[in-house]
Amino acid sequence: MRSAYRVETVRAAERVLLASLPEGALMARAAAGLAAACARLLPGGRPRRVALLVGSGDNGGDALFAGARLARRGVGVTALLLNPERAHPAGLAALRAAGGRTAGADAAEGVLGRADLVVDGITGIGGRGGLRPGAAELAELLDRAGEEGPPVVAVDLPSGVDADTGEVHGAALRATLTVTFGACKPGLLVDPAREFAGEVRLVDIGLRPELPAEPDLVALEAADVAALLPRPAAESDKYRRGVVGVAAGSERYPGAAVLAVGGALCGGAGAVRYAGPAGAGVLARYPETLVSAGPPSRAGRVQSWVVGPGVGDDPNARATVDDVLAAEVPVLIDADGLRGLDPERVRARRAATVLTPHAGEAAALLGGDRAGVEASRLGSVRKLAERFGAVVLLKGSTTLIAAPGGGPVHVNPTGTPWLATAGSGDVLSGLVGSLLAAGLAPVQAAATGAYLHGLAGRLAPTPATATTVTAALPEVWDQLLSATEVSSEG
Ligand SMILES: NC(=O)C1=CN([C@@H]2O[C@H](COP(=O)(O)OP(=O)(O)OC[C@H]3O[C@@H](n4cnc5c(N)ncnc54)[C@H](OP(=O)(O)O)[C@@H]3O)[C@@H](O)[C@H]2O)[C@@H](O)CC1
Ligand SMILES: [K+]
Repeated sequence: MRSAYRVETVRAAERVLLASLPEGALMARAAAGLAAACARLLPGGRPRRVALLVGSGDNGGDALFAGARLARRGVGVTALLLNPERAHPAGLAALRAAGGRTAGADAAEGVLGRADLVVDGITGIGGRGGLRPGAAELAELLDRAGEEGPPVVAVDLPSGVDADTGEVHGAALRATLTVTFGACKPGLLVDPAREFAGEVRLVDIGLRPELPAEPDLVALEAADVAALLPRPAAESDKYRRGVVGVAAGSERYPGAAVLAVGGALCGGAGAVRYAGPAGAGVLARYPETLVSAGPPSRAGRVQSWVVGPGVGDDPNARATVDDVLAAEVPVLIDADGLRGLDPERVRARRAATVLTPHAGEAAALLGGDRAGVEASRLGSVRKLAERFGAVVLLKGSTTLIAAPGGGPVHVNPTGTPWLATAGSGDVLSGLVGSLLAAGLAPVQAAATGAYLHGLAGRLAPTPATATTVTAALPEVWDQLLSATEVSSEG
């Protein structure tokens, strides 16, 4: 499991560690890891030039000490000092002693134009708000160079992004690689900041033992998901494996029923019941489905319900959602089912509820606009979870999952833009509902479903469609299960 910690937590852990180490030792560890990562990106066989962008805090200090290490290896290093009087004194002395040069920000165009690599040490975890004008100009200069420009290695964080929330207010540096120290920060895993970070590499500076057991953000890895996947036991029957009910589709949108049932058949439940007006289409595609045309409460026993995809917005749809909400089993509500959803109605349920909005649906539930949700994904998903007393899976460029009452937010690491395709969300809702029926806890079901769905999106032939994503799901299971068999044998 990958973990990320907020700045406050990182600073508290750093204080404990700093007290037990000689002065400068922690920064030396950070600079050594940073210099090694930079050296790997430099071309061989000719004089190499590195430009350091140096702010007035310890982030700039890291850049200066790493620059000194590179200069000692024969690299031509020039530090652009944004605020010469306030640059880290010991770092500056180390760079100069190693033969590195310094220049003011007015020399930026020439220095950056000649650089093979740029090291962004303007701000790290001490940065507040969007970059100030001098720093913003450097970001714009590099943005203008675009692909033609040198690679940028961000020190700890790309300067200008919010470490805790992933929000970006104004200009920020766009990095090829971010070398982060001690612990990953939430902003490095959540859009829009994640996009500025490029590849993220964690350098161990000895902080781990001082960090609390519960991170602020977590991302499942393949082994975690494989361990969570429900497997049938020898004595299993369909009820013990779980039966998932799907109340989806309408005369107008019959395809949503087929896709949600398809997802549900690939989520590990022993059987799928379908209740609604699109039964004929569902049976034609998936004859193993148990189909009924009446309300969900008359469909027979289930261990979870999925409601909403393609149910439309007529009064029948509302009645279907209400009928499902009255069930005493976990319920997943998606798409049309989310429209006008009453928070009190959801909060009053005794069994778990999972909501799976995209940014537009989340904005409607919060009474805001879509752009606001996209700019503040972490805050939005937490707010929704509290308001509805439900687990919320916020779909999008980085899918996030939050539970009411706090605890770590999950970020899904397997997403791909190819999943932004019609009907893909219907497949996800069936899949997560099925994992709920199989007995996974709601957050685990949502995080596991998002992970499987993302991998299937990557595995499906390009361009992925909801149908090919569904078809790729069994192979995703195979890959995950066989990888864990190998590792448990080895
Ligand atoms: N602690 C440790 O043990 C270790 C820490 N380490 C390293 O230290 C980093 C944290 O250092 P830090 O606390 O000095 O803050 P930092 O990120 O340099 O920024 C503060 C400076 O930025 C400025 N500034 C603020 N906002 C700005 C903006 N929008 N636009 C422009 N400027 C802005 C602000 O200016 P001021 O407000 O003071 O005028 C101040 O000068 C951390 O990320 C890691 O790299 C590692 O070596 C491992 C050990
Ligand atoms: K930085």
